[in-house]
Amino acid sequence: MTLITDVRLRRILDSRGNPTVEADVVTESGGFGRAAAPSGASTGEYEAVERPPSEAIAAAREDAVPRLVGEAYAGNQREVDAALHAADGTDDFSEIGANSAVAISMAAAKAGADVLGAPLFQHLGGAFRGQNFPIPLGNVVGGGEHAADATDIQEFLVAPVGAPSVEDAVFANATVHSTVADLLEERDVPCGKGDEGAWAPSIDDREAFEIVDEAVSIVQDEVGFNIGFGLDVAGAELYDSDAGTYEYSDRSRDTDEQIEYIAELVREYDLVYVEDPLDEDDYDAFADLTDEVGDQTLICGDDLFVTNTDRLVEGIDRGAANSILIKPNQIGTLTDAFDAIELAAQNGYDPVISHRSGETEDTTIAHLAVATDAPFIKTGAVGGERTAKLNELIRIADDAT
Ligand SMILES: C=C(OP(=O)(O)O)C(=O)O
Ligand SMILES: [Mg+2]
Repeated sequence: MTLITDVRLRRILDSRGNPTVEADVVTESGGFGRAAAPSGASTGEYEAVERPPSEAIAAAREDAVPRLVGEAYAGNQREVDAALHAADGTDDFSEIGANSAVAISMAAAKAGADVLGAPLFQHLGGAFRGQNFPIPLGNVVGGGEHAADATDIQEFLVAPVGAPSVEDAVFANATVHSTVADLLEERDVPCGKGDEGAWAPSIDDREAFEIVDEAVSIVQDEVGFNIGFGLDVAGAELYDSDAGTYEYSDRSRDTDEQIEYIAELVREYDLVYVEDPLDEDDYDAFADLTDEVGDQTLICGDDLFVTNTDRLVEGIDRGAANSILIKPNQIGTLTDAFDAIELAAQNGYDPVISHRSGETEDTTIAHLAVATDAPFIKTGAVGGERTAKLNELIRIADDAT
């Protein structure tokens, strides 16, 4: 029933107005799945390769589609993803493009779920999933590679850890986002939004901490549950490898100073989550920071691990971080993403499922988070391509997908 009978690929727009790959997968019994690849801006050096969409589509049509149509079963995700790897023949999807690979992989999963008549999270995670929901990390202020003339730290994230439901959590994040706008207006700070819908004011990080901290405490009092605060430092983007320093607008920090700075921020703001505080090659520095504050907060590797089990094994061996960001397009297939999540969970690393700064209306990551019992999902706070995932979480909780 789930034998793949057709795979169609096309270019569609992403949220930045760039082209990206969309895939449709059809099965013998009429099952249908459609999915689209997201795209990063602050990409890790070790990510699978995203090819220009028209090239990725042409290569996938030539090499991957013949290995899927009439050959692979959409209900067997490992078989589909193995066919994608075999078609590509490299270890970084540089032939068919990780963008074609991930779109096909996710579309096949949806087609498999369609045939079964099951929600995607249940097809991926089994009958016992759907009771636990991830806490959404909402990006409310940002800069770095996601906005010009804004903060050095890429993302100031809200984490409604005490929310009684995913719906309450999603609305709390949106309320903090709008409260931040009120506080910026009171301070006469004009601003637009960055790529993920976070406010992108021309202020320094210190002022951003003050504002987000204030917004969080205002909303916390309003809603009556605990709201935490986190960061994606995107350390690799700040790091000057020649000088061995992290370059902020107002000063440089060497690696020891960077570790101390982040540890102080964790203590001062009681941060519940810190992503990529250090450079993507510096496992030792990640390990030192984890030693210092890993019992108080999540130290999450994004560019450090790039959803790659080999890099995660190295991190586990060296005690670097205690959490891994999971972005399916960093590694190219759902199977690879699942393997990274499983390895993480077996070793006490919390998996955090994530969007990219360039997104589409695709909702696969919402289902992936529920399917894998991930404690957090990072998928913005506002903006249609972000709310697509957040609203899908609300629908899953309402048994309405
Ligand atoms: C979502 C992120 O940004 P990008 O997609 O640009 O890598 C991130 O760095 O976590
Ligand atoms: Mg990141």
